[in-house]
Amino acid sequence: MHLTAEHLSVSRGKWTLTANGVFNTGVHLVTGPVGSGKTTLASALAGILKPASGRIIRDGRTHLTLSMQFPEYHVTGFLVKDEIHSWHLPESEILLKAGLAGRQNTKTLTLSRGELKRLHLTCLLSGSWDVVILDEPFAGLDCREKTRICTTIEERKHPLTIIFTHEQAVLPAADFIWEIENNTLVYRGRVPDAIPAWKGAPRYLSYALEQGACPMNIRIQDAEVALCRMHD
Ligand SMILES: Nc1ncnc2c1ncn2[C@@H]1O[C@H](COP(=O)(O)OP(=O)(O)OP(=O)(O)O)[C@@H](O)[C@H]1O
Repeated sequence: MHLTAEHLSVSRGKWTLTANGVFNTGVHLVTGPVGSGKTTLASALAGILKPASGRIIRDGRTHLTLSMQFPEYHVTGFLVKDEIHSWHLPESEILLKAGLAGRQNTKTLTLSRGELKRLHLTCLLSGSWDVVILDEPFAGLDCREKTRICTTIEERKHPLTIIFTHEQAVLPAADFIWEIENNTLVYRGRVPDAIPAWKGAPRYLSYALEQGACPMNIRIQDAEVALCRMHD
């Protein structure tokens, strides 16, 4: 399973992003500061933004989905139960997983932003997709919910997951790191070798590296374990 950006150039007005690379099976983390082009690239990879040049290559049978940053963009059901049914998913199971038990008759757009995001991600991640592209999946969620999303991603239900985020506290274990730098997608490599090259790494990882520790992955617990091992 792979998704390729071949000599891609995508423009938003006068602003242009370039990307060249192959996203193979696994969990990919693409980071970059606000306005660096994460949504632009996520939309181009998902095929909803036409490139100015280059192309996205994917197997014609690939079952791909994009989770947009703002969950209200995805809403199609008037009530929470309608929304769940629109994904062809079991109502009670999803209500429970999304922490919305008993809220099936609530109007979907009256949920809080966080509740709506929780419902949207629960539905999307419960589906059978070959490729899942998540644009800022942690935005608007509390730590507990971010951790739950990370655990779901780590269960590897979907062969290829690409996460676009500037989250710096709660991250899932990942296989590959990419960064958007100077309007260009840059491949930092496979985890853990990519960690020292990751310019936008969270502070806990930079701290562990400064202390001489070698985290095996990018989660805060990986940094803690690496620091503890130094004293064995
Ligand atoms: N429709 C548009 N027309 C013109 N410029 C746009 C448009 N959409 C985005 N841009 C510009 O393209 C650049 C990249 O925007 P994009 O939304 O991809 O960044 P981002 O990294 O996802 O940001 P954030 O972290 O805030 O979500 C920004 O400079 C933005 O102002």
